[in-house]
Formats: sequence, C-alpha cells, structure tokens
Amino acid sequence: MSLEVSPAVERAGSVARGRAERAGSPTVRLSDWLLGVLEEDEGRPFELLVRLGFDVRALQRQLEVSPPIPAPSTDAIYTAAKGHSIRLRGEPSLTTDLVMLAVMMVNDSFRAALERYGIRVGVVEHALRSDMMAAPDTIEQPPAEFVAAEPVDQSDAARILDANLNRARESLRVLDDYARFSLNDAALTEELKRLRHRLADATELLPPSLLLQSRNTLGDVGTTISTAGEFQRATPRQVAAVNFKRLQESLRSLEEFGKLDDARFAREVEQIRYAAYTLERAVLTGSAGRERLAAARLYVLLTGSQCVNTMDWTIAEAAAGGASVFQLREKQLPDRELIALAHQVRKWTHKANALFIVNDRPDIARLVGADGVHLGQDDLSPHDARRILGPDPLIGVSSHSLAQVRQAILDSADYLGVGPTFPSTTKGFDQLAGLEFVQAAFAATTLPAFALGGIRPENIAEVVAAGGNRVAVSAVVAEAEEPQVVARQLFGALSDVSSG
Ligand SMILES: Cc1ncc(COP(=O)(O)OP(=O)(O)O)c(N)n1
Ligand SMILES: Cc1nc(C(=O)O)sc1CCOP(=O)(O)O
Ligand SMILES: [Mg+2]
Repeated sequence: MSLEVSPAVERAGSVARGRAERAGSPTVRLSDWLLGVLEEDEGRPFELLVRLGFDVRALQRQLEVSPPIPAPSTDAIYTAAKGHSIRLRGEPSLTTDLVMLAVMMVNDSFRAALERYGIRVGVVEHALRSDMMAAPDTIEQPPAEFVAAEPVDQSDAARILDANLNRARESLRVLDDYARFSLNDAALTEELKRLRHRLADATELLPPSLLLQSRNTLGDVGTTISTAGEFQRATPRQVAAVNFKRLQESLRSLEEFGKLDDARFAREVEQIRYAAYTLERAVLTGSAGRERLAAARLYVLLTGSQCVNTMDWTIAEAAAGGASVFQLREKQLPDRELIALAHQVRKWTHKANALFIVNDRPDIARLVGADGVHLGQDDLSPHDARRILGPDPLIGVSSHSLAQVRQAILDSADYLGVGPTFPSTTKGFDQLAGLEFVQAAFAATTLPAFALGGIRPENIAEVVAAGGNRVAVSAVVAEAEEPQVVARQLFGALSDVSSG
C-alpha cells in the first residue's frame, strides 16, 4: 500500500530514514521519526509542543541518545496517523502532527520514555483533538489557525495577495539571473525554477477572478515609496541576499493573507517559504567555497603510512608544485595521535600557504583550527558538522551520483568531491562512477568540485576533456620520490582550464 502524503510528511520521513542510515541502524527507529517530524522549528509538531509548554530542545537532545526502539514500517505509521485523524476529527488526513502522535503512541516503552523526558502524550493527543474540534467537517475545512476571525474585505486581501505574488515572482527572477549568469550554476538555476513552478501551482488554488479583479496598481501607495538603501547594492551576491529576504517576506505575507481564501494555498506557500530558506543557504553560503577555493586546482589527500617520505616534506614539495589544499585522511589513528598530527599539519600547511582540511572529523578540525572538513555520504551530515564548526570553515562533501551532487548543494556544501574516476589503490570501490559522472557533475554545478580516484599525470587529460577543472589525488603524490614534479605535472594540466 502506498499512501499519498504532504511534502512536509515526506520530508519528515526522509529525515528519519537519513538519520537511521547515518547512525548505521539497520531499521529506522521511533526516535528517528520523532526527530524527523520535529526537524523544522516552524513546523506544526514543533509549534504544538512549544505551545503546550514542553521543552522541545531538551526532548531532541534526549532522543539523540535514547535506547533504540525499531519503528514499524512507514505505511504502518501513516495508517496509524490516519486512524488517529479519523478518531479525533472524523476524517482521514495525514499531517505531520498526526504522524507525531502516531509515533508517540505506537509503542508502550517509547511512550513511557517520552513521559520520562517530560512529554505527556495524553496532553498532546488532547491538544490535537481540541485543535481539530475547532475545524470540524472535512479536509477541505481549514483548521482553526487558518480561519479568519471576522468577515474580511475580500478585495483588500486580494490586492495584498496580488502584490505579494508579483514581489515573489520578481524576486525569483532576480535570483534566477544570479544563479544563471553570476554563479553560472545549472543545478541552482534548476532549483529556483522548481520553486517558481511550485508558486505558480499554488496560485492555481486561488479563485482566478480574485486576483484579476483586484489588480489596482495605481491605488498602491507602495509603488511610489522607495528608500535610499533600495538603490545601493555593493555586489551581485548582495543583490541575491536582498532578494531572498524580499522573497521570504512576500511568501510570509502570502501565507498569512492566503489563509483568508484557501488553507491549502497557505500551507503550500509555507512549504515554499521553507524551501526558499534552504535555497538561500545553498546560494549564499556556497559562495564561501567559491571565493576561498577560486584559485585552488590541486588538492592532496595525505595518510602518514602512505607517504614514502615525511609528511611535512611531502606537503612542502607538493605545494611548491602547485597543490594548495591538503587533507589529513587518517582512518586508523587513535584520537590522541590524530589530534597531535593534525596540529602539526596545521603548522606545515600554514608554512606552505595552503588550506588544511580534516577528513571525517569536524571536532578535530575545530580543535586544531583547520580550514575545513571533508564529509562522505556515511559521515556526519553537513548540517551537524556546521553545528560543530561554526559558520566559517569549509565543508566538502563526497558525491558519487548526480542526486548526491544536488543534495550536497542544497546542504550548503562549500565544495564537492566527485568520483571515483578511475580505479584507486588508496580506496576500493564496488562501482566506478567514472568519467561520465565527472562530466555530468562538472556540467551541473560551478561550485568548486574536485574529481578524484586514481588520477595521475598519465590520465589527467581525460579528466580535463570531461570538463574537470580541479582534481584531488593521494597515492600518486604521497608515494612519489619527487612529489613536486608530479604535482607540477598535474597542476600544469589544470592551469589552462577555466575556473568555472
Ligand atoms: C576531496 C575528497 N573527496 C572525496 C573523499 C572521500 O570521502 P569519503 O567518501 O568520506 O571517504 P573517506 O575518504 O572518508 O574514506 C575525500 N576524502 N576527499
Ligand atoms: C578517498 C577517496 N575517495 C574517493 C571518492 O571517489 O570518493 S576516491 C578516493 C581515493 C583517492 O586517492 P587516489 O588518488 O590515490 O586514488
Ligand atoms: Mg569520510
């Protein structure tokens, strides 16, 4: 059985599955589900628990370390949520707050644990019942928060909707121009187009006559008011930043005034606004990587045991040959040895005037003042790493498919690893993404991306022919008697390629 669910419910499910996967859990746990529905601070479940006076942050911390209790299948959770909906409101709808209730009630031990964490499930259930009592009848009926308290002047509300739809569309056009012409980025341009289409689809939910009748620009005093600041922008990025704010403000207004006309429109606009926040982060923070890695072409991954010479000499030589980013990739060292070595590499890379990235470990990166961290698909998420690192350090993300490229961009990665390109002696892979993926990934985005996996002076021309303009290597430099010579050959092959 497959049930149709809202985007918010879908997102909660995918957050839950992602959490389980990252934790290496064979099944999704009830805590994953609850953290999934509570992921968005402005979501209905989060707001409901806050409204009931529960400490949601404390609950989230407890859930992160709670004993694992396997969740039933996704369909079983949705069916239970629908059951609660029928029981509480007499019709089978599937919203995130009902999914939360289903998750809270499905297992006695889990419910008992929640009670110990201070969440009184009966109170949540009662609140959901009262919320819904205020909005009787069918799914078409908006719940209390979406019902206008008094009769309203429809033409006023419609004029507000019309003006804000225009503002939102205009902002999206400006942002589209920034992604297309300034960032030159196909993936971000595509995401913005998706948002434009979602807004257009949402607009269809409004009665067409409403907006047409109300268009009355001459009567809009706002068109003649401008501030000095409105005509001052220092950079294209600032233009984008201002337009993201304008987009979000107009979406917020659409959401609020949309509640007067159609609850489904208001809810969809709310989701579009969340998507706009995600894109804002991706578009604006991605530029840290674009700026700091603009000149970087050659990136070297270093493991002590792989270096035929000392690591400090290898760094100095490779840097003299053109390498400007070094990653400490130690998979076996005990933490105390790792951090001692990382402190050393920090000094050596400073001396070489190169960036220093720590593989896998944002905690170590932060403790030694590295320039960033590199994360694979099974490592901490970029979001969690950012919580450890703070706003400035770079976060690189490995990608092995276009879907992972897209997700990494939305997760605000500062740069990408793209591979494996060729068979590697450093790391074994079941599947080779190959040159085809390199070509697709470099065409999809202008975020700095480093092709890697078995790249050497003998095959780098193939990477360049596929559109690769940056590479990361390990064995070929670490095992070289003359790392400077090898680095120079690789760097030379890349230095004529445009930076993208
Ligand atoms: C620049 C760069 N790209 C990709 C990787 C691989 O990271 P990951 O998939 O996490 O694998 P490990 O290196 O951790 O084994 C990387 N390290 N650097
Ligand atoms: C660690 C690693 N990750 C890869 C990926 O494709 O994600 S390829 C790779 C190994 C890179 O080393 P070498 O240049 O010696 O093959
Ligand atoms: Mg890793």
